[in-house]
Amino acid sequence: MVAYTVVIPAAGRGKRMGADANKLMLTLRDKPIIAWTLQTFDTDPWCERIVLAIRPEERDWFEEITSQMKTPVTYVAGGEERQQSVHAGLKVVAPDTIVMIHDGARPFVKREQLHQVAEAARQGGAILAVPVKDTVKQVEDHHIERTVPRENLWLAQTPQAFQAKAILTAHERAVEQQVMGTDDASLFEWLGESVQVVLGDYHNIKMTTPEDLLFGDAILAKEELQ
Ligand SMILES: Nc1ccn([C@@H]2O[C@H](COP(=O)(O)OP(=O)(O)OP(=O)(O)O)[C@@H](O)[C@H]2O)c(=O)n1
Ligand SMILES: C[C@](O)(CO)[C@H](O)COP(=O)(O)O
Repeated sequence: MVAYTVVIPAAGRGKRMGADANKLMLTLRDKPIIAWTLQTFDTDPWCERIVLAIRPEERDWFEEITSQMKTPVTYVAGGEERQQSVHAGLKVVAPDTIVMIHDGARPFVKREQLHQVAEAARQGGAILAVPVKDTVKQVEDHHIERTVPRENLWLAQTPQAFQAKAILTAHERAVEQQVMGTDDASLFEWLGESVQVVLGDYHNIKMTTPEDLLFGDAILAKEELQ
């Protein structure tokens, strides 16, 4: 096993959730989504530090949760885009460590998968992903242009883990060249770096739209049964 620091982007506005507040404040079984996510890292002895990118005006709310935790927490101000929030977090991570980047909106990641991704990151980049299950169509103006062969298509998740110095460099180059990616691995790939895929889990959903709250509740109910 390898020790790591986790950067958790948690400064979004949850527009697709339709919430009038940060969707990470919404509760699943009476506990905020972000509290479920933080709990996984706070109870992992290999997690050395949590870097939380938030909107400064929400700091008091987050501190209500993190003040109960034992893992050291560093706050940074998030940006208008997820990439900016992650970049702000990377700037405070020691360069010679393994950094895990994990969406605050993914509360169901399993610890053993965290460890697999951290281990894989010793050789370069590594992400959790799952194979596509549906047929994929490329669509233009509501018409199918083509069916995309899905044998090699995977859905990227988080965590995404890297040598901290290397992924910070990728973010800095992306700022210089005005390159935006929807995940961090895409910036690493853009630099021509290798990224390994670790098989994730279909439970590791990102709480994005209202029905994800139903799926999340069902996942927790199933875990309570185990
Ligand atoms: N400027 C942003 C945007 C997103 N995030 C975080 O990145 C994760 C994944 O982003 P997403 O699910 O897209 O969250 P939102 O941006 O809040 O959602 P939406 O696009 O629907 O507004 C979330 O934990 C979110 O809080 C962030 O830290 N800073
Ligand atoms: C990083 C990510 O979760 C990988 O699937 C996804 O790209 C985040 O996208 P979002 O639109 O910022 O939620």
